[in-house]
Amino acid sequence: ACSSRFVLSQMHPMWQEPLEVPGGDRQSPIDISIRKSVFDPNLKPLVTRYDPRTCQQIWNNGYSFLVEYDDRTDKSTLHGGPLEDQFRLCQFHFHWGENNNWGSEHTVDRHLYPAELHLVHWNSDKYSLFEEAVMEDNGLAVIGVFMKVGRRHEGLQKLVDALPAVRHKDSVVEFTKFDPSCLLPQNTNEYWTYAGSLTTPPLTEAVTWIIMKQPIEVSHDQLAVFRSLLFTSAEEEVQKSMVNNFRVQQSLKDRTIRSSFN
Ligand SMILES: C[C@H](CNC(=O)c1ccc(S(N)(=O)=O)cc1)Cn1ccc2ccccc21
Ligand SMILES: [Zn+2]
Repeated sequence: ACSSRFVLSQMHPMWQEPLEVPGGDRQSPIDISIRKSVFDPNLKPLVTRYDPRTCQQIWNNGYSFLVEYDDRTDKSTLHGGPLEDQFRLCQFHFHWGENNNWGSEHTVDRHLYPAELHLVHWNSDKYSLFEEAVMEDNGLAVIGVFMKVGRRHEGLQKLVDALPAVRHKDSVVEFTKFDPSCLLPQNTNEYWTYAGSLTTPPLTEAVTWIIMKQPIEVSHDQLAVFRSLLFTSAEEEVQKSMVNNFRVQQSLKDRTIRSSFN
């Protein structure tokens, strides 16, 4: 999997914005202003082929919880959309708030969602490891899916039921046979795309962002279980609940947001 080889140990609490940022002209997240986005008729439909047998584990890394996939072969892939190459799924994770009024990293015309899902892929046509791709400007592709409060999401529930086992930072639990396509909205042909960065250190400007227009619905109780996770490890005496794990919005600078729809 793409991140378990790195324990982000010497990381300052990520929500104190680091001083220097690599480049700094294509940072994420951003507000997606609908009127500023440009329809691009050449954008293709997204093609995701995810094999649930590559699902391996859930890991609390002290910032979010990651569901990690075996990315040693091209079994779970993404191509199409704005992408020239084929990308390999390595993990997905979420960002959420302390209540249902905020929590997403991206916004649409300043509208905040209570949570946002990120499916992280790296360019396996050009690079041989995630760690290489993360330093290159065409290295990563992240699908962002907004989450709003509504009906219970049956596919998400298997994940929610596993969360108490990874309550503390650095805890890992086996998690298999999960098909992340169940977390995509039924309409994946309508999305925005722009050139951005990781939203946590090292904030490298390696990400082609693909943000779904249609949110998925999850229940209030399912989000409440996300908030029962902890930033802190079992040894630490003061336990801090894992909430508000989103980065502040960054300037669009000289970028164009393209939409796949009119
Ligand atoms: C980046 C990597 C840890 N971070 C991520 O994998 C990651 C993925 C997606 C997002 S988001 N929220 O934008 O979707 C954020 C972070 C570790 N790692 C690998 C190489 C490497 C080099 C220096 C420091 C850490 C390093
Ligand atoms: Zn993320």
